[in-house]
Parts: sequence; C-alpha cells; structure tokens
Amino acid sequence: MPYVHDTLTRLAKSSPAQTEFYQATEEVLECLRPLFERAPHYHQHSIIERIVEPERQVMFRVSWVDDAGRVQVNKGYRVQFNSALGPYKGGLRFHPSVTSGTIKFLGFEQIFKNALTGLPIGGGKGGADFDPKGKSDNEIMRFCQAFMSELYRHIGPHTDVPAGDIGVGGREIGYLFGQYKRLTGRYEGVLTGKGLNWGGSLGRKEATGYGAVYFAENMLAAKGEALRGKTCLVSGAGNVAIYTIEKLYELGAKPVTCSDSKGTIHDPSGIDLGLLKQLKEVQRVSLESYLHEHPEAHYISARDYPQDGHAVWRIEGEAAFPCATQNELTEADAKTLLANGVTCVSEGANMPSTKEAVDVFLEAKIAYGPGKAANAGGVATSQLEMAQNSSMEQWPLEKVDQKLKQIMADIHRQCADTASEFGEPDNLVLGANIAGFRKVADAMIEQGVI
Ligand SMILES: NC(=O)C1=CN([C@@H]2O[C@H](COP(=O)(O)OP(=O)(O)OC[C@H]3O[C@@H](n4cnc5c(N)ncnc54)[C@H](OP(=O)(O)O)[C@@H]3O)[C@@H](O)[C@H]2O)C=CC1
Ligand SMILES: N=C(CCC(=O)O)C(=O)O
Repeated sequence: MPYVHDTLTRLAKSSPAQTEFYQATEEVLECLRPLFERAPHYHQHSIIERIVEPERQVMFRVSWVDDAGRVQVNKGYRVQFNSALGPYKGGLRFHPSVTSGTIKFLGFEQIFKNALTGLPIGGGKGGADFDPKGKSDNEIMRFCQAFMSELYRHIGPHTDVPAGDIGVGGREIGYLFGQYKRLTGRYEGVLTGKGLNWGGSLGRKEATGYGAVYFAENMLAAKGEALRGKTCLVSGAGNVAIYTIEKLYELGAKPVTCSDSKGTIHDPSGIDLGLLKQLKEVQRVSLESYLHEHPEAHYISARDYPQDGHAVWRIEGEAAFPCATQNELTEADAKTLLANGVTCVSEGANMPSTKEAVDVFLEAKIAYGPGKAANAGGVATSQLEMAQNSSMEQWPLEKVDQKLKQIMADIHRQCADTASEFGEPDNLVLGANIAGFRKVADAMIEQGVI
C-alpha cells in the first residue's frame, strides 16, 4: 500500500524530531491498510494526506513574573487539528517536557478519540512547557492569566473548547476561565472541568478514571469475566489515576499501586485512597509521604527503576491501568505483565504503551483497551458539560454517570464490531482506529476540499 508508506515517509522527513507524533500517526495509518483496500475512495480524496496535517497551529510566547519579581518566559501551544465533526476539543498540558511534537501527537489522538464518543466534537490540544511543580498559587495564577491572554483570541464555545490534562486541573481551569471572562466580557462554556458552582459538570473530575474502568469492565464482560476480586496495577497519582482507583474499589477490585515521577507505592493491602487524595489533591506532595501513615507499604524510588521499564509494571497483578504519561510502559514491561498473569490492560493515559508493548499485548490477545478508546470518558463528559452550559442547566450526577457508562459501552461495541468486521476480533486498536477514522473521513469528504 504505497499510499500509507508514502505518507509515513513524508511525515518522517518533515517532522524528524516529532517522534511521538510519528508514533501516533504510524499506528493509525498502519491500521487503515485493510480499510483502504476495501474503500479506495479515501485515497482518491487524499484523506490521509489531509488528516495528518493540522487545520491550524498556534505557538506563542508566555511572559510572566514570578514571586521573586523575575520575568519568566515559556512556550505556549494550541493545535486545532480537525473540526470535521465539531468544534476543536482537547486538553491543555502544562509540563516541562511539552514540545510542539507532544501537542501534535495528543491532538492527533484526540481526533479519533472524540469521534468514537459519537458526540459532535473535533480534535485539538494545547499546553505549555511550564512546570507547575513547586510554584505558588499566585505564580500559577499569573502564568494562567498570561497564557490565556494569547489563547483567548483562538478559542470559543463554538470554535475550540480546552480542558485539563497533565498539570492542568480545577485550579488552573479556574484561573484560565477568569482571565478569559475578563478579556472577553463573556461568561460562556469555553473551557470544561469548571468549578461545580460556576458551570462545571458533576462527574467531570472523575470521568476519565471512571471511564477507563468501565471500558475494562466491558472488555472483560465480553470474555465472561469481571474486575471484582482482581488485584490491579495503576500508574500515575493524578486526576486519572485517583479516580481509576476509586472506581476499581467501587467494583470490588483491589488497586495496589500508584506512581509519580519520583517513585512508586506498592501497598499489598490496597492503596489508601483517602490518603492518596490528601497527598495529591490537597498537599500536592511526593508519594514518599504515603509511608508516614503506611510504613508497611513499599516505596520504590524512580532512581531504582529497571533500565528498560518502570517499577509499577514489575509488581504482580491481574489487570493494569497505565494512567501517567506516554510511553511509560515498555516492551519489557508488557512481557513482565503477561508473565505475571495480567489479562486486562485499559489505558487511562494517552499512548502510554510503546509500539513494541502494544504488539506484545495484541499478540497475546488479552483484553487490551487503547487510550483513544479507554480514556475517552473524560472528553465525553466534557462534551456533556458543554451541553449543560448551552442549555444553562446542571444535570444530577446519576444522569451524567449513566450517560458516561453508556458512552463507554458504545465505544467498546464500535471497537469490537469493527475489529470483527476486519477479521481481528481481539484487536481493539484496529477497531478503534478504523471506526474513528471512518467517521472523520466521511465528514471531510462531504464537507469538500477545505
Ligand atoms: N485529565 C483528563 O481529563 C485526561 C487525561 N488523560 C491522560 O491521562 C494521563 C494523566 O493525566 P492527568 O491525570 O490528568 O494528569 P495529572 O497531572 O493530574 O497527573 C499526572 C500523573 O502522572 C505522573 N507523571 C506525569 N508525567 C510523568 C513522567 N514523565 N514520568 C512519571 N510520572 C509522570 C505525575 O507525577 P508528577 O506529579 O510527579 O509529575 C502525576 O502523578 C495523561 O497521559 C493525560 O494525557 C487522558 C484523558 C483525559
Ligand atoms: N485531556 C483530555 C480531556 C480533554 C477534554 O476534556 O476536552 C484528553 O482527552 O486527553
């Protein structure tokens, strides 16, 4: 299929440093080969040449003053990747590792993730190389105000609606929203993840983690199994990890790990969720403090991680939920997980498994849910927040959670049905990529060459 090969070759040449973006596009395009053999019209419309190019990207300087009175400068980004299905929708990531390539990979994944939700939202993403760690609330506020002082020109409730991601939680959304309102004079649903008493949706904070667990439950149900009684491995200790752990407990599973950039906690009796929330949502401290209350737990410092992987995946468990960051789960980790008896992996993070790790999971035909399907509960509930904002309502939590459960079941069904349609019933990566792509590509064709 020269079409796919030529596009990938051109991408590799045009953006050699954007390895994560290339990784994300290579996975999708390789999955599309059987589709293009059945439906050559996508080639005639040059769809993949178009879909791998963002409709728009902005990069901007963010200057702000720290508490010591020093001027700081950061790079800000927003990629408005594809609006065939609706206004651009995707998070903002504040992390020192953010580059334009990071934002492009996240924005590209978002296109197909948002398509799978069945909701009218396109794909976008943004962020900055700003490190929130160790910053005072006032410094976070001044950075968010400076960041939004440029971003507001490019977003709106019917144009582009950002939300949270790594380093951007409720606090940051509040400061961003306040600055948007000050600059535009408009109170509107331009950000999601807002405060519950000023336009936020009940259930949004929990949605990504809850959704990843619902997706795992759907995958296991298809195999006549369930999470109840299973020992579960979770990475990360932020928004997605915390609420993944919360829902695992609710379904009768036992999450025994969590991790941050400094190390991993393994608590064989089960992670103390209340303590984890206190450490991470209130005190914003390292996981090492977990030991003060639970000296019987084990702490593995990041300095002692295996060379070829991460400590969390070397611990015994039955189901794994990577909820930290991209490429956190290597081929060696995947092989160890399988050897330890893991039969279910549901990705809360975006692209947490390396290509080689994905191949190991697919080869083993375990219940493997790729991030663009398994972690779509966050963006789906963000769209539910947009719907509430536009009708000036706030729905009860039960209604939001019921919709979330149904959306995750629908996503699983689409992925499973499409995988079977193309002869690989256990390959939800294939199913997710083809099902998401078809929706976007068909809309692009109907909307003309733009
Ligand atoms: N928030 C959302 O709505 C959604 C988020 N996601 C994805 O989920 C993942 C987690 O996001 P979220 O929970 O929101 O972010 P948070 O900032 O709340 O938490 C991120 C967690 O991952 C850890 N982490 C981040 N980067 C690294 C790294 N390079 N090495 C080791 N640990 C790391 C952080 O540790 P530390 O604090 O030490 O840096 C922290 O514990 C990301 O991949 C994100 O893109 C996907 C869908 C929706
Ligand atoms: N960070 C998110 C959430 C995006 C959103 O809620 O608009 C993601 O889907 O990766």
